[in-house]
Amino acid sequence: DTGVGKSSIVCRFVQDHFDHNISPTIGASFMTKTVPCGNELHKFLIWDTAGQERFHSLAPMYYRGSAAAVIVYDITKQQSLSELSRALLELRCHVSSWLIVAFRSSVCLLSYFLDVPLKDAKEYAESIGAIVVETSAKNAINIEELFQGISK
Ligand SMILES: Nc1nc2c(ncn2[C@@H]2O[C@H](COP(=O)(O)OP(=O)(O)OP(=O)(O)O)[C@@H](O)[C@H]2O)c(=O)[nH]1
Repeated sequence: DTGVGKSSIVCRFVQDHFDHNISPTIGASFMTKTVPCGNELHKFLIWDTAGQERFHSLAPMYYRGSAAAVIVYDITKQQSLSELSRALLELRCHVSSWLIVAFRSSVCLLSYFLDVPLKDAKEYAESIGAIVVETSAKNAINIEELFQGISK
């Protein structure tokens, strides 16, 4: 959904920066970052899609060919947790079958506040073979861990 903090997570990861006045994404934005993982270097090519309703039809263009999907929700809004099922269905409709396998093992559900019990999110994630990482882009909490999780 819009305003749940997708761009802020990418910005913290790639530039180690947080902007309180960050603008909503128009269409999509693209960033890269290379990180060490064991003896290897992993290069992330990250498409940050726009959450606003008017851009929803564009998102599938960016799912294609992806090795992992990160679904972000705001844990102060129970509704945004329910939105996850819709997001997952949409991803499954637009990815090829090999991608669904990668997606199922590597999708991460993120949150940065505390009103939707993390327990609910974790149970839901487990039921779809996903992992949950609770993050704060503002305070730089668990952002590196999230991307390390994807690398692994
Ligand atoms: N307190 C706090 N605010 C955050 C955090 N992450 C993002 N925000 C704020 O939430 C608002 C929306 O953040 P964005 O990163 O633009 O959200 P988005 O999901 O990319 O939104 P769209 O581009 O419209 O899809 C901004 O005002 C951010 O400053 C966080 O970890 N903590």
